[in-house]
Amino acid sequence: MVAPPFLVSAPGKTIIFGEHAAVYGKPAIAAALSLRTYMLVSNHDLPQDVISLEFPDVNLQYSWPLSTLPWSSVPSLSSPQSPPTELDDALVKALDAPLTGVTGFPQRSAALAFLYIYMCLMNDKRSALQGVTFSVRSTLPIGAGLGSSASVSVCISAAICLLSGAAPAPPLTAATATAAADAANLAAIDTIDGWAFLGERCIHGNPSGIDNAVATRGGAVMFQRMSKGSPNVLKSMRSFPSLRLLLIDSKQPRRTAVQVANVASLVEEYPLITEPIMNGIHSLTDEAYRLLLLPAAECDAAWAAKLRGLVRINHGLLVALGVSHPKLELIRAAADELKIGETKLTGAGGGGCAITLVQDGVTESTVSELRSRLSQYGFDVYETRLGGTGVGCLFPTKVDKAEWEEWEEKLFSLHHLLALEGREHIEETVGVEAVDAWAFW
Ligand SMILES: Nc1ncnc2c1ncn2[C@@H]1O[C@H](COP(=O)(O)OP(=O)(O)OP(=O)(O)O)[C@@H](O)[C@H]1O
Ligand SMILES: C[C@@](O)(CCO)CC(=O)[O-]
Repeated sequence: MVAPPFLVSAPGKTIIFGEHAAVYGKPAIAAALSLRTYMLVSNHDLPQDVISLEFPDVNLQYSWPLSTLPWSSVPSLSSPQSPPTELDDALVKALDAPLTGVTGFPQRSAALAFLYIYMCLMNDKRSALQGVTFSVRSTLPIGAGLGSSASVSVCISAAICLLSGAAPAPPLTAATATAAADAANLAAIDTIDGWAFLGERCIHGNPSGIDNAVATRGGAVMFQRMSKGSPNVLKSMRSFPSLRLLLIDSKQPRRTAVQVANVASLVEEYPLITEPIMNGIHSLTDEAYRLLLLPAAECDAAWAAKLRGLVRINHGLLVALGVSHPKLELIRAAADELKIGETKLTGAGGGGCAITLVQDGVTESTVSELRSRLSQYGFDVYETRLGGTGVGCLFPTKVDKAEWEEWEEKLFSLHHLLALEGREHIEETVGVEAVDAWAFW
């Protein structure tokens, strides 16, 4: 068990191929982004029997006396290291009472994910850990297709796994890792991923698991959810080619849960029509996976053109599933007109982000032209790096003693974290790139 204060962090993701079909057992390919969520676990001026959430990105600030939580409804766990894959309906229902005062979907779903994981893992350790605040700051846009919910779920899971002892902290450096520590680390990754999946279930109902898989492991992954009883297919793509990618945020809000439910209705109404669409997405993802694994020497112009073609087909099939949006089509049309490359929506669609796989020879001035055309609609265009680090943690013990006071104020102070303004400030202060004491599982 680890005591507060400490920080955890997990990245967002972009799905390159296969969203929505992933929910129907088809493969999908996703990569971690450099945009991330940070969670501070701290003891700050709280009565001993209270836990508290400070999630200012979604305007949620809430506390619960531990004695008011429905502990008798917590299901018994066969092992905290191997979470179930289904939510326990009785616990979800029992959590209605402590959540009555939390209104609004973003607030309620995030609080449900937190309480569910907290109660399952802390059930027999309640007295050991009290008066703790969990605060979240994220540099990810929320509900934009970039896996904000998965990065929050992975942070909640990692923090509570550390607090409860369900997962050990990662080895301090690669040099100190032994074979046994490596095995424990791989098991910890699966445990954190498994509990984060239940958090995702609380937030968006029927997730495939790809978002939490990539937010936990970082890099790029090929993921396929298998039917009950069979383990999911998860392949880390270690030598992911460096693709020039634009990420364009339409700023059109939408909820993943709603988009996934809309596709489910279509699948139910038109099984004979939607099945070939899902199979088409399956085949194009298989082909993209084959292309993405080719040695660098074979990644020539023809290879890049094939990948772009698959991006175009994937978007077309997602349009057929009804998950595009006029703003996403506007982005695609502008990128097509400027011959920048091929564009598809990413994530759940219905708004949120699109990605453009840029073709060779496109100049900075053409990208600037796209930026200025889209800025009139309020859209943001980022040139992005894929395949960053996965879930990590930062402990005060890893900080140089001489610097401790300054670091305590800067890194482990709730008030300081809550006062940070804007993405850059968060990254500069606590970011995984700015502070080299971060350790990753
Ligand atoms: N910074 C945050 N603080 C607290 N809760 C958050 C935060 N970011 C996301 N969430 C939770 O995740 C929900 C958004 O999840 P949703 O699945 O709709 O979007 P997404 O994860 O950004 O997109 P996608 O699933 O398509 O990648 C919010 O309603 C909220 O419950
Ligand atoms: C739309 C979807 O395929 C991706 C959301 O990022 C849902 C999921 O796989 O959980």
